[in-house]
Amino acid sequence: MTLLSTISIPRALGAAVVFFLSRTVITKAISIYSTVRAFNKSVTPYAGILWLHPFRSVALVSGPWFPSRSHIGSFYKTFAPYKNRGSTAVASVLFRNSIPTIWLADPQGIQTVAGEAVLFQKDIDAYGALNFYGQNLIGVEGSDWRRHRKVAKSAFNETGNAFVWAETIRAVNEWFAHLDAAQVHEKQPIIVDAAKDLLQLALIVISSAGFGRRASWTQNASTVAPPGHLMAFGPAVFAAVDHLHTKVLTPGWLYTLSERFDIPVVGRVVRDTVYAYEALQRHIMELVSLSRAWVVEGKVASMDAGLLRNLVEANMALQDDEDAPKGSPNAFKSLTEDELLSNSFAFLLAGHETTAHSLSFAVGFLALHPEAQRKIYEEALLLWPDGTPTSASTSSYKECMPKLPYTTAVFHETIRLFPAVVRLSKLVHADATIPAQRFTTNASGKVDLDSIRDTTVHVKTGSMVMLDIFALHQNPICWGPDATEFKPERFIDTESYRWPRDAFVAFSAGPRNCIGQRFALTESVCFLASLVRTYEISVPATLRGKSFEEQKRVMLDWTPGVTMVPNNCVVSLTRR
Ligand code: HEM
Repeated sequence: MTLLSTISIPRALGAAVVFFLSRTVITKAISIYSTVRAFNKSVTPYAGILWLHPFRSVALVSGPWFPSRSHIGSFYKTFAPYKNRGSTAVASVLFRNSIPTIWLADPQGIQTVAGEAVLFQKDIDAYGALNFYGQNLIGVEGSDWRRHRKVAKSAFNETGNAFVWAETIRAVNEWFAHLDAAQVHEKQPIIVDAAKDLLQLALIVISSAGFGRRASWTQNASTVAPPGHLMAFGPAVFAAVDHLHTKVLTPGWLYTLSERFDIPVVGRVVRDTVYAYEALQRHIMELVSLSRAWVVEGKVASMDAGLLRNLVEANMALQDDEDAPKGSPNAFKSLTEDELLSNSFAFLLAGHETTAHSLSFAVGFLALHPEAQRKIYEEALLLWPDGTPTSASTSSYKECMPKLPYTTAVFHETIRLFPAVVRLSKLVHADATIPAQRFTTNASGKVDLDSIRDTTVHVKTGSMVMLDIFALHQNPICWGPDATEFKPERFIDTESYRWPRDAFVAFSAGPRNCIGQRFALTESVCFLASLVRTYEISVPATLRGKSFEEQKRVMLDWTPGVTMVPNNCVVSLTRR
């Protein structure tokens, strides 16, 4: 009798599976163990395994539930893991590929990493899904990024900011008219879902100031598509944004499958997504040609296409260097048609949800903090004694922006506590050192300021560094023991106090910082001052009588998404 005939085939297969699984588990355990052993725990205490890549869609989708709030990698953990381990840098290991990942909530550490664009590069694989029509500024690195940034930089200028101001005033007044029309009695409070209305408002502003297409509150899906188009511009923008998550999360093969077969429900969603993006693409292509014609005809003074016209103009001014050797970085400087299209779309995406969600949290904070609201009101009253301006001709950007310092502080304080982008990942391209701090906590669990000492973290090529914006913004060493509280005054310099610039990175830092930050600030300050000048904001009747903590918990609740998404930012507005 041969050996083979005594062992049945199922048993042999079972043994092979057990052997294969055991080998996989042991290999993985050894590689994770070696990574953890290599950490210098006196500098970067070990904080645990990261079961999900903190920057991929799976982490975003499961964000509210996994990992749990106290665990490293959770979107809600803030400064706690750093405080518990007495360090502004903690180490973890990524399960999938066992690479070391250093989490940073240190101002100097984050400034160093963000400032060294060659040593620490953006993890662009995580942004691949945003390269919709071609490459864009958000999803490229190295010389490609410099090429995109050079052209894009010219698109964001002070003339453009004045245009953003003007378009915000127009959009805000339209919104007020829309709210008043829905009101039965004057002075009766209006209940507003801030997150919903502000997404629409921010889209209107970016459509106009970015693309020169005036969308409005009254323009809805029934608007007729112009000849050669699938939808009118406004509805195309709204549809593309509505289908953004499907667009980002749907794998390529599902698109192909949906084209060939009629898959129930999923097929329709995918087809609607393709249709919306095709509709928007036609508009942007047309706007790019229009902008080019304007520039060629010399209508340079026209502001009517804002960002896009500036982008096209800057791109035309950058001549491709035909004499440069093929393949050299100078061989092709200007952006291709697809890249122009992709960048326009990137501005639209990066520029509307971030601003809308930040403003929703600001409105929530103002409802919870009447004293901050009163200070904005006093500032706006002084500037606009006759009421909110209805046009930028009576209230210009240049004249008004510098006169709204408290409103600006409210916006900064909001995005300190609710930074739209919670964390940023960087890949280490050469061995490097990063500054950090170690400290101890006292009996009441507070950081002992006398115990703080500077230290240096060594990171190796191939590791990952996570810039923990949310945690840095609540680091008590930088922001004080009341770091978790809403206090706009902390953003106002006095003779004896200068607010800690290095510890505020809501717009990131270094050469790769947010190119649209002035755009966002202009729109936000104009919006907040106009809103408070016109309405008194308060918590909705359903929350009155509840404790402040409970009101705060409900109104400022959020879920991780592409940005921080407010869940219940409903407020009551009463005309002043
Ligand atoms: C409150 C509003 C905003 C916040 C909090 C914000 C935040 C950020 C952050 C943190 C980054 C760095 C992202 C990274 O490195 O992966 C970034 C980059 C960027 N932002 Fe913003 N942003 C805001 C508004 C805007 C607006 C209004 C625009 C355009 C109209 C815009 C366009 C961009 C672009 C194009 C980049 C990529 C820059 C580059 O990689 O060179 N953002 N933003």
